[in-house]
Amino acid sequence: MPESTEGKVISCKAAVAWEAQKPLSIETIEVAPPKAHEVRIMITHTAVCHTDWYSWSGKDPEGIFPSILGHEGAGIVESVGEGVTGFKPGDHVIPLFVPQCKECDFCKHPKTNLCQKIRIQQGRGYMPDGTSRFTCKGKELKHYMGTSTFSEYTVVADISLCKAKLLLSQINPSAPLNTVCLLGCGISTGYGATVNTCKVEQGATVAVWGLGTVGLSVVMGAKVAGAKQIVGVDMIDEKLEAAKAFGVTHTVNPKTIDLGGKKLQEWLVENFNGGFDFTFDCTGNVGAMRQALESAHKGWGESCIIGVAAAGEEISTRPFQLVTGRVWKGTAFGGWKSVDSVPKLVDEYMNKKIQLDDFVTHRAEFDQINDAFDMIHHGKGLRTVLTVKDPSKF
Ligand SMILES: NC(=O)C1=CN([C@@H]2O[C@H](COP(=O)(O)OP(=O)(O)OC[C@H]3O[C@@H](n4cnc5c(N)ncnc54)[C@H](O)[C@@H]3O)[C@@H](O)[C@H]2O)C=CC1
Ligand SMILES: N[C@@H](CCC(=O)N[C@@H](CSC=O)C(=O)NCC(=O)O)C(=O)O
Ligand SMILES: [Zn+2]
Ligand SMILES: [Zn+2]
Repeated sequence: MPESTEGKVISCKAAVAWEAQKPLSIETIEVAPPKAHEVRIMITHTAVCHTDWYSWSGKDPEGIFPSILGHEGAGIVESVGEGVTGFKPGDHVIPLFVPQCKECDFCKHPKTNLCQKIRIQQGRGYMPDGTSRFTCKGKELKHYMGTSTFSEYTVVADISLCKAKLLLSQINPSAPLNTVCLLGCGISTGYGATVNTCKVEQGATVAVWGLGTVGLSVVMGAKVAGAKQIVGVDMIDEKLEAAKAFGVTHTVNPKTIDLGGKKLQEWLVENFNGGFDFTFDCTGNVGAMRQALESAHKGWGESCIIGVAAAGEEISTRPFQLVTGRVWKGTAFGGWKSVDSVPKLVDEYMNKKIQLDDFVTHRAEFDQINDAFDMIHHGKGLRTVLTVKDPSKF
């Protein structure tokens, strides 16, 4: 039985982002005990989302350095701060970059999941009280997205956490942390965009720009909803090929297809019956966002922006596109009210309504994190799940 660490500073390994575009460095850091309404977690697994790469690239106004990135993780509660009632040491949990306090105007509003209770301090890289729990070599490290999963131990607000266990079954209460970590971001986001944000209907036509994890989760959601046609758009042929197994019915590579001198959106509208009921941008490229909007069907088509564009980028279209009935919208974390919803998504995975396993194209050890960053940047595979701290080893 390991000695209790409750109330003590923990020294552990973390992948520190010292500055933008500099490879992450595995360092020994100190993690202070959780304060009131905070939870300290041993992270067992984390994946790398494109947004981690984006913040690391220096193009994110909220990318602060030095910091500990990571927001698609899962782990086991090590200790809890004063006033925490919902969690206890040993609980299997998923950190949530969108919290749910259940008290703020946003939490009470049925049309949004964007809890604002701790948003300002989260964006500054701090815990809700405006301080950090991380230090390294005498320097303060910033938190990231309220989660910082690229560390063997992290501290999160108790409203930024949910249990990773089945709600309904008594037989197998524990879901595999090395897979449900993915529900911390990409898959929940893409799936939720179809279920919550756009409410894709049976028989709908759908087109998706960007066939990474987020885009393929949109495809998965569109398929679950009973969409009759799902067109996948990506510049990488391997992505287009792999997308067929997720339910894409047609593929388009804008780089190689003969558009006959037309813009991609004009070509799609002409060749796909006037355009689509729903289109989704999962690229972060503002040109693709415009193509997606202008490929939505005149009169009723809805286009949803999911991708995160770099600071300074702006979207544009002719207002006439909206005057003539297209709707432009966006989604954060797929519209899920996080604490209430993510455990239900764990259930949907365990009950095989949604799948996570095929999104894990690579597994690796924590110290290979820079390779995982290279892979997401170069469009290789989908998610790399890193084992951060293996609970079977102690
Ligand atoms: N709104 C939200 O809550 C969330 C947003 N995101 C954002 O969603 C986007 C996708 O994330 P991931 O799936 O993790 O990334 P990813 O890198 O795995 O996938 C992006 C895909 O887009 C393709 N692509 C890039 N430019 C393109 C273009 N002009 N046309 C067609 N395809 C293009 C790439 O080849 C790649 O296959 C990122 O911008 C990420 O920051 C991610 C998670 C949550
Ligand atoms: N900080 C960035 C914006 C980053 C962003 O758009 N984040 C998404 C989630 S992306 C996850 O992988 C989001 O949900 N944002 C909501 C929020 O409140 O941050 C910038 O300023 O450009
Ligand atoms: Zn709230
Ligand atoms: Zn993400």
